[in-house]
Amino acid sequence: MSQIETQTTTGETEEQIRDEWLEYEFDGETALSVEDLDVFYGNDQALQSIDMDIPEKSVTALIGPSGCGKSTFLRCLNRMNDRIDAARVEGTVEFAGENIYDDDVNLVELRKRIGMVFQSPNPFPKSIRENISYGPRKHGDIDTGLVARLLGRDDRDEEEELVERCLRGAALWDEVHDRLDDNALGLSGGQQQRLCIARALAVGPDVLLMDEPASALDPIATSKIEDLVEDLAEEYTVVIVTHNMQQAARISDQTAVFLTGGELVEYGDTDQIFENPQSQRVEDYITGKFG
Ligand SMILES: Nc1ncnc2c1ncn2[C@@H]1O[C@H](COP(=O)(O)OP(=O)(O)OP(=O)(O)O)[C@@H](O)[C@H]1O
Repeated sequence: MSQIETQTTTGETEEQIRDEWLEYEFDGETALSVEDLDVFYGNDQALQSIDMDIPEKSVTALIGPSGCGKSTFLRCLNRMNDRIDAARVEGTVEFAGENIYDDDVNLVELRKRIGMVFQSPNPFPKSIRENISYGPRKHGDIDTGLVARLLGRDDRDEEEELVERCLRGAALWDEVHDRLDDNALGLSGGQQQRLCIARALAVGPDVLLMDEPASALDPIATSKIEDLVEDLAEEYTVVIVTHNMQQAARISDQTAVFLTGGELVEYGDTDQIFENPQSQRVEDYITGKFG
């Protein structure tokens, strides 16, 4: 578990908030470094001066009341907000030594390395196998087509290996290995969501962004996703938005608390945030006084 040693912020203005950040350190490397990030939708500001280093190979939970900017922040981490016309992003997000907002960043490559899983499972209406192999085929990493075969390049073995590895990685293999050619839409909601996670793994990401991945699922399916998220963090950096504070407390290593107005109010070790929050507003939020 990453150990974030200190964190605080209670000030009312952006400047005060920044000034009150204490030095903090965690074990291990930084996967994503966010600096002075502002986001606007038209004239409305959705995020204000966010600074945040996200440690690699751990689970970072983003919590806060509805509309505080959690999803907006998550989308900033792989430039999904580029798809929203009204959205304007200022500041930097450093990943692998580069600012992902630089003009020359290849968005396809970026989103291969920083994948996303959405709230509602959205598998392609194709077979389970094709859901996994679609991305790598599109990127030209595997080719099992007729021309490839005629040219002596037939990646069917690689495809089989990839499908099994990703389904195992998403804790779904045991449930579906004997029906890989069945349509993915025939799976349960929880299975579909794990398939979407497997699909995200298939292109070889370093980071997985998850926007309330269990909110549409029943308690048993939710518990499987939670176990999976914890396992994934052994190999991947996971950033997860959740409305469910118990879920954040159960599965995350560090927690970022956003509050209304798009402010990051507290960020630190999950146990500390839940047991000993530094700011009154965060304590009020996590004890259910508002939100
Ligand atoms: N596409 C958009 N166009 C305009 N405003 C938007 C858009 N998406 C989000 N917003 C606004 O930005 C603010 C932050 O929204 P966001 O969805 O990031 O919050 P959230 O914390 O994820 O909320 P929730 O928990 O309800 O999903 C809100 O005021 C929202 O209305």
